[in-house]
Amino acid sequence: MASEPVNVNEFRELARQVLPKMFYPTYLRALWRTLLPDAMLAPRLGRREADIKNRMVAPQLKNFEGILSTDVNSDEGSKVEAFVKETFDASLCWEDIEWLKSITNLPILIKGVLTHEVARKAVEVVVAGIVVSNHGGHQLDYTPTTISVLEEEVDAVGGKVPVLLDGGARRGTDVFKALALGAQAVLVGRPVIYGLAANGEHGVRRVIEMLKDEFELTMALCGCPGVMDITRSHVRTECDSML
Ligand SMILES: Cc1cc2nc3c(=O)[nH]c(=O)nc-3n(C[C@H](O)[C@H](O)[C@H](O)COP(=O)(O)O)c2cc1C
Repeated sequence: MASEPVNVNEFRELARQVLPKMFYPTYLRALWRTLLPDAMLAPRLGRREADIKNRMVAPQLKNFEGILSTDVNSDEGSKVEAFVKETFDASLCWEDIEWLKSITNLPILIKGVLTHEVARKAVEVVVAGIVVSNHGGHQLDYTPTTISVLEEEVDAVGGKVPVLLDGGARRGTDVFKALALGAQAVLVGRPVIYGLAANGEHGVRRVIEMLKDEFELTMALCGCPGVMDITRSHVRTECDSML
């Protein structure tokens, strides 16, 4: 019998098993963690020195129970890094979007977009939206701040898909600024984790309430009765002052 090369492809196998079982409220988190962003746009993990120093352990994720274990054989450094080395598939490419579409009806967002070229490509392959993100600045020093490239991405997609933004949004004013520059929504990562660490579920609720209250106050002070009233003229950027 001719021997077939055995290609154990963690990403595809994982997606095949996990995606069909997912329902709407959990899809975003799962996509963040498993599929497009790190796999496609960042096929390797950045050098996260704090993780190395603290010997960070990758959490066991409920979604992957019985499918994937994050246990790795590594005595030193970051176990997250060791886990990523074992499981990330650097061969992922744009063609995989088509394949993803074929195994799920969930909306697919491309996260980690920082250039107009990638934003345009995302529109070309017809995804449900893009997330302008630098992965919270974890991956690589000197990536641009997301707010500074937001307009470039908004212009590049030309209204064809929604543009979301994350990274460094800490106040309702940050959310307001992003919406004024064309984002449809703003996502937060660490603030809710800090709230969780400080006071569990209540802490998370409090963080979201604070952001909402600050955002509403900003809208009122800028004379915006509704979200649709927030416009580009409500903010001034460095580029504006050069004109
Ligand atoms: C503990 C932690 C784990 C993260 N893991 C991932 C990940 O696996 N993939 C990814 O694309 N982004 C990951 N991120 C980045 C977030 O998805 C998000 O882009 C970032 O936290 C947003 O910035 P903010 O924390 O300043 O709000 C992670 C962030 C944190 C804090």
